[in-house]
Amino acid sequence: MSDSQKKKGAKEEGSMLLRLIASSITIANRSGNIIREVMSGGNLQIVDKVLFGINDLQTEADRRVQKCILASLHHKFPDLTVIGEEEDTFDNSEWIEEGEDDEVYKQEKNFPPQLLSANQNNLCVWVDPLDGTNEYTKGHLDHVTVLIGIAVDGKAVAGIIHQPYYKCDCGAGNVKLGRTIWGVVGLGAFGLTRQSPPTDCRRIVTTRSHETHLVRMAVDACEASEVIKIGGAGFKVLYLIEGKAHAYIFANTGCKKWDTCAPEAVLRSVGGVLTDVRGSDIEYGANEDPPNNGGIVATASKETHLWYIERIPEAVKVGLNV
Ligand SMILES: Nc1ncnc2c1ncn2[C@@H]1O[C@H](COP(=O)(O)O)[C@@H](OP(=O)(O)O)[C@H]1O
Ligand SMILES: [Mg+2]
Ligand SMILES: [Mg+2]
Ligand SMILES: [Mg+2]
Repeated sequence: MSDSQKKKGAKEEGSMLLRLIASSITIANRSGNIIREVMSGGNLQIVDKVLFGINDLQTEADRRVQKCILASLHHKFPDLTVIGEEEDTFDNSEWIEEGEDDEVYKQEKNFPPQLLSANQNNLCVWVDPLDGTNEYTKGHLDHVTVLIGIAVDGKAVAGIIHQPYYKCDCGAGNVKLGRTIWGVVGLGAFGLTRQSPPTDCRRIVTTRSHETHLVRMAVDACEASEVIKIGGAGFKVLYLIEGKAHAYIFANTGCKKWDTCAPEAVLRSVGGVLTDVRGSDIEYGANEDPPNNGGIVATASKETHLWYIERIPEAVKVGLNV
């Protein structure tokens, strides 16, 4: 047996969660290539999913990336529950990505032991192939992320967030497009640096394309010195972790579990919190319904989260039925 075959065999016998994260990072990177290819091809083939809500668009990039992620995960983990935003199709062998990111295995000894023993019976993966579709169609490309969220026993514990249009400075005037962030609760986050927000202001980040009366009421009650309207749950959570905003407030139905599973896991891995507007945890088990009808309140620090929950008016909480 060759060295590479031995290495592959050892990985296949090892922790399913490690293999899943290592595979998902590589799949998310390939997804970023697909998103850039579709955009540069110039034909997004936009479909309005009018049945599900306002500004609920789907492009050829959403569809292709969903195929890539689901086919790749199904190929390696045939018994795993994977729930994606777009249609489910597994007959997409041309989209299978087989690679794994070795950096994940280097962290094995630091992983919480109870997560290393997770298997297909208690794991569930929530996939948003393209978060911020509305913004993608309007040229706000930096808002776009690919989200692969991993839940164990219904809790968001690991997340991969890929930003296809993030500009990485490679030195000597060279810029590389795209970065991938991953995090595991109890281990930490990789691919970005956590920064504290300024202490002399209160910046709230919220929806750009799904604003309603209840969203405005909730944001107003939090006495923001600045309201930042950007697309996607993934992009907004990165604003929190990188200290560009203090809280993410979304008091509306419309978000789904694939929007928040990866962002919540990455946020919790750095000590943050993401809940509904009542402060209740969002459940990500395989039998949960996709919609999150209770809205979102998220902060990068546990200490400030309750302050925002207490400020959301009761009328908003009742309006959302939580
Ligand atoms: N009313 C609504 N109808 C449909 N989708 C909604 C919605 N409100 C929020 N979402 C979805 O939640 C995600 C974050 O929304 P927002 O950018 O408004 O904060 C987006 O994910 P997608 O772009 O993956 O569909 C968006 O479509
Ligand atoms: Mg969508
Ligand atoms: Mg989304
Ligand atoms: Mg999406």
